[in-house]
Parts: sequence; C-alpha cells; structure tokens
Amino acid sequence: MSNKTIAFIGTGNMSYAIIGGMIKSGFDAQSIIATNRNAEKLAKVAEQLSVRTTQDNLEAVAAADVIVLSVKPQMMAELCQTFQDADIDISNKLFISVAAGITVARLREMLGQPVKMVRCMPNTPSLLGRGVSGLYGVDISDEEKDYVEQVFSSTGIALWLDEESKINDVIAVTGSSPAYFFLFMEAIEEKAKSLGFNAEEARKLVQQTALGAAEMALSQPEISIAQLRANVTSKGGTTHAAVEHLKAQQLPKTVADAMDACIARAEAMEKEI
Ligand SMILES: NC(=O)C1=CN([C@@H]2O[C@H](COP(=O)(O)OP(=O)(O)OC[C@H]3O[C@@H](n4cnc5c(N)ncnc54)[C@H](O)[C@@H]3O)[C@@H](O)[C@H]2O)C=CC1
Ligand SMILES: O=C(O)[C@@H]1CCC=N1
Repeated sequence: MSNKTIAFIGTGNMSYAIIGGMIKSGFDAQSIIATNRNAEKLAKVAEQLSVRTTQDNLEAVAAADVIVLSVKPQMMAELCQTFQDADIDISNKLFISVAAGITVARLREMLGQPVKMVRCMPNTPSLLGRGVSGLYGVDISDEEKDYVEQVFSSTGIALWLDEESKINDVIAVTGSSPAYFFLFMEAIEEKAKSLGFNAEEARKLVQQTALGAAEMALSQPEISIAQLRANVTSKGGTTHAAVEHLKAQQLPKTVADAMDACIARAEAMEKEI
C-alpha cells in the first residue's frame, strides 16, 4: 500500500463512502485526513472511520500529497480561492475532484494554476466496496495513476476514460444511477405496503429481491440481463403481464430520457459554475 497522505476536503456522503471503502480494503487510517467545516459531521467521521480529522482545510492541504475536492459543485470556487489566498505551495500536489459539472480547465482556473488533476466520478456503493468510479487524468505520472487506481479499486471498479466528456456519461450510467434503482425499490416497497405488508416486511422483501437480482447478474456474466429477465417470465404468466405493462408505459425509453437529462444537467453546470 502506498505511503502517500490523502486529504478529503468536504467529507460528506460521497467522501465518507470512498474513505469507508478504503479503510475496509486495508488503507492505513492514519494516511487519510478528512475535513468538514461542520464539527458535528466531522466528529461522526472520526468516530466511525478513525481517520485523522480537522476543520482546517489549509492544514489538511499542507499535510497531504493528494487532495480530494469533495464539496458541492456550487461551493468549489469559494473553497479553491482559500487555497489561492493561503501561503501553501500546491504546485506539486495531485488534486482529485469528484464534483459533477466542473471541468479540469475550470478547476485549474479556480486553483489559479495548472495543477496535476484527476476528475473522478464515483458512486456511493463505494462504501461497501461495490462502487464504480470513472477516472480522467491530466498531467499525472504513471506512479500517480497507479496510486489513484489503487484508491478507487479499493472501493470497487475503477475505469480510466480517454475523454473528459465521458465523465458526464459515467454520471448518467453509474454516478446518479443508484438513485434510479432506489426509486424503483421505493415504488415496489410502497405498493407492497398498500397490499398489506407492514413496513418492515415490505422493506425486507424489496431489498432481498434487489440484492438477489443483482447477484444473479453478477454471478452469471455469460447470461445476458435480457435472458435473466426472460427466465422469470413465463409465457402467458404473471411476470409477462407486469413487464408488458412497463413496456407499454415506455419504461426503457423513460430511463434513456432520464439519463440524457442527467448528462444535459452536467453540461449545463459546466457553463454555470
Ligand atoms: N453523493 C453522490 O452520490 C455523489 C456525489 N458526487 C460529488 O461529490 C461532491 C460532494 O457531494 P456529497 O458528498 O453528496 O455532498 P455533501 O453535502 O454530503 O458533502 C459535502 C460536505 O462538504 C462540507 N463543506 C462544504 N463546504 C466546505 C468547506 N469550505 N470546507 C470544508 N467542508 C465543507 C459540507 O458540510 C458537507 O458535509 C459533489 O461535488 C458531487 O457532485 C459525485 C458522485 C456521486
Ligand atoms: O446528483 C449529483 O449531482 C451528484 C453527482 C452524481 C450523484 N450525485
């Protein structure tokens, strides 16, 4: 494992998930610094992940070799300005931004210099080592590329992209998509409750089925997802009735349109921020 020190600036949902995945896979907690300007949130991170914590971003940046920018996109310019204003040499540090909708060029503008930069689009299942991270690097050495890959492989699957615009595609396919699956699960859970299952039963039934379906896909890569669906669907049977209804309601097109909306929003943010 590398001996680099990595600082997460703005440790909220996403960075908590990445750090959790890193710790679970054996990264040394003392090589990880987490910051948050909110003391309560930071105390929770210290207690649950046992990493080094500070409310002082500049202290963390000064101590780290690698800095993960993990605040909301709208907060990024204000944060980066504080690095520019401080008397810290960031020229040789590696920056990783997990923010949606801010390009490398814009991040470098915010930081006031052409720092080494990786854009990463992770997702929250990273917490369980089941994440997916799209990666796009600029001006990084092979050694830095290996380190970044080690970090994000520790939280799941890491995929290097050859064009920055593909980060927006990854947002639609994996960054945002846990929410699509949760929405589907919520809909089944609600309907189960309306059929008379109590809240605990409805939750258990839906989560176990989602897990079972995902594990069937994962454990049988030689069988297409369409075939797995067909295997549940008896001709003239109950599943057929449900699936035909979803198709008549244009579910596949609705999902594709939602993913286009996701990409369009990322592109719009690139102009706004
Ligand atoms: N949540 C998700 O599923 C994903 C989020 N992302 C990206 O990750 C970034 C963070 O998102 P979340 O973790 O969901 O947001 P979040 O709001 O949970 O976390 C951000 C944290 O930063 C803290 N913060 C804000 N300004 C700060 C400052 N100046 N100094 C120190 N701490 C500060 C806030 O208190 C907050 O806890 C965003 O840019 C988002 O685009 C990327 C992929 C997936
Ligand atoms: O909703 C968002 O903007 C962030 C990026 C991907 C997931 N959450």
